[in-house]
Amino acid sequence: MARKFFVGGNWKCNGTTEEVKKIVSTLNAGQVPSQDVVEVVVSPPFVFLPYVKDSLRPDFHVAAQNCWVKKGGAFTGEVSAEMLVNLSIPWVIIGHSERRQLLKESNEFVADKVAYALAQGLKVIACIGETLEQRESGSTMEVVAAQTKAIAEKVSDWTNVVLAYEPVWAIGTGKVATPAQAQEVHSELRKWLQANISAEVAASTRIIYGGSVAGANCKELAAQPDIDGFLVGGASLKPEFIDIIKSAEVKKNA
Ligand SMILES: O=C(CO)COP(=O)(O)O
Repeated sequence: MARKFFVGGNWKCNGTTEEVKKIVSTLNAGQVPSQDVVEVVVSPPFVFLPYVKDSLRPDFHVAAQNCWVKKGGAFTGEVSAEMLVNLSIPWVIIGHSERRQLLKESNEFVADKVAYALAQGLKVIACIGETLEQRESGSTMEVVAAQTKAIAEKVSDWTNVVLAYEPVWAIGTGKVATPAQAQEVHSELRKWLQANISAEVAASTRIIYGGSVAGANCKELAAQPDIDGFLVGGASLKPEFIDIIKSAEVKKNA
């Protein structure tokens, strides 16, 4: 099964009402390849989700940046998967490194969230990635395999999962992984999926890259055979996000 190029925009904890309006109108005016070529999903903070969902062009979709690990109830400050479903929010980002690091979300907790969100009918962008220290000590594959394994132990159907490889040292630093560095991890991850889940899941699961993706570096990254798209932070708030979406053409012409 061909893997459709996927571009996610993670707005993180950014934006005022005015800024969000401006970003949406820039996105709505952008000339991008058709939905057959690229799947575009933007992820504003929870409070802006209904507005963005309702005002965004119909070929782009929205994602929440997190959700609660199980059914809602007495969990102050949390937003449940059921609420996202109720609002027709199709996607959720789970296990972003900022949550793993700052909020101490463990591999198991992230995996429980992924499994619960999928069971409610959400599609999930599941994030994994190593720190600089882990990369320098040579444990990158061990770390990302453990993060993926925790998810694989709780998820049997990978149809609605996009795996986002985001090396922590490349996030928000301007220090992008080289195309070769990213390709190496993506290719190893695909081999891991093949060996530990199935050839079908390995061939069909999209593995996207995140970490300082920009208009200037996206084409070279997109040309790598195992890079199936991007999860973009800072640049997703700017008009250059349109250029990043357009890098899907690289794949089409490959
Ligand atoms: O964390 C990211 C996307 O989820 C990447 O952030 P930057 O693109 O700002 O490095």
